[in-house]
Amino acid sequence: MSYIELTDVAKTMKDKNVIQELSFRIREGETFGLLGPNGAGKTTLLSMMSANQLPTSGRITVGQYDTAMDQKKIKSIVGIVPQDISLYSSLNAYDNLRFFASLYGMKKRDIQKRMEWLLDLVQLTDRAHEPISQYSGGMKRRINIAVALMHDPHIVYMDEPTVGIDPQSRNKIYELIEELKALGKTIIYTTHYMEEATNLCDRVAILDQGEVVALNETMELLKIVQSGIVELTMTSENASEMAFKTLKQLMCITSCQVNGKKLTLVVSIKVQDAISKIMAALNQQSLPMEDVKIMQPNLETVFLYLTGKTLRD
Ligand SMILES: Nc1ncnc2c1ncn2[C@@H]1O[C@H](COP(=O)(O)OP(=O)(O)OP(=O)(O)O)[C@@H](O)[C@H]1O
Repeated sequence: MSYIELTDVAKTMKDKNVIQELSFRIREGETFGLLGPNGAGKTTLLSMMSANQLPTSGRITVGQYDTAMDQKKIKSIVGIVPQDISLYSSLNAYDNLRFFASLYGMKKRDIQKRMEWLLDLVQLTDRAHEPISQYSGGMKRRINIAVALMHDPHIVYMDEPTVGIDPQSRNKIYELIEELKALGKTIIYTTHYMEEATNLCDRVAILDQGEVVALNETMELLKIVQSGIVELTMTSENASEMAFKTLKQLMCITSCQVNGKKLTLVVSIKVQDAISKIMAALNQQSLPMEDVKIMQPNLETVFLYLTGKTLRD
């Protein structure tokens, strides 16, 4: 069952096509990853999916609500964990949670119960009386998440919630996401960390320059690069053109891309065996090579293969 539906959605900002026309659906209860480098359009998509911005064209529905017409309803079922910390630093965690709960018109008795449950979830009960200004970056992020969950939303948008924090807090965030999944929440998670997308998400949309370049179950995406990728650097562009013609004939190579002196090869057999065959073929043609790099199949290599770029510069 589709829960969030984007149909032909495009967004232009200051004459720039930030989101190209795209359509996809997110299922109820799934953890859906938006993976892409800086500037790919992840935050803009979340902002439109939470009805904070409208698309320039196309339609977005969240639950049964249309973002162009039912902003209030959408805000009541969505919890947003923004990329930047949005807390009152002179107030403690309780006062921050109370304040944001009041914006949702929650009852006093419900607020107390919910706060206790959430502080336990984010593992900060023992620090909840201290002002936020005394918290580490990771602790602030965890309270930021608790704030987004105060009104018990069905859907949780998390915009790069682990950027720039210590590994301990990062692990605590992963643990709390597992708890939210177990509660059946629908989670949309943006990241440019491919390990996170692989470990946390049921399905992933890979975004680049406002376009979905691939969307599938995480394990299916990994199959795109089969056993792995071999990247060869030849001594000249001429040599790489010649190598391209030679190597694309090899049975063990399912795809071959050439970019200047570099060749990117997707191989279908064990990478080491493929390299032996590649070397033999290049030697036979006396084609000189400068460097060879092996890349394991992961979402980083899928992204590299699909876009010719790395996720992080
Ligand atoms: N208000 C704005 N006016 C003009 N361009 C904008 C505006 N907001 C965002 N953009 C541009 O839209 C593109 C997508 O930005 P967005 O923040 O959605 O990307 P992102 O994938 O979330 O990146 P990051 O990981 O850095 O947050 C970028 O090129 C950005 O410069």
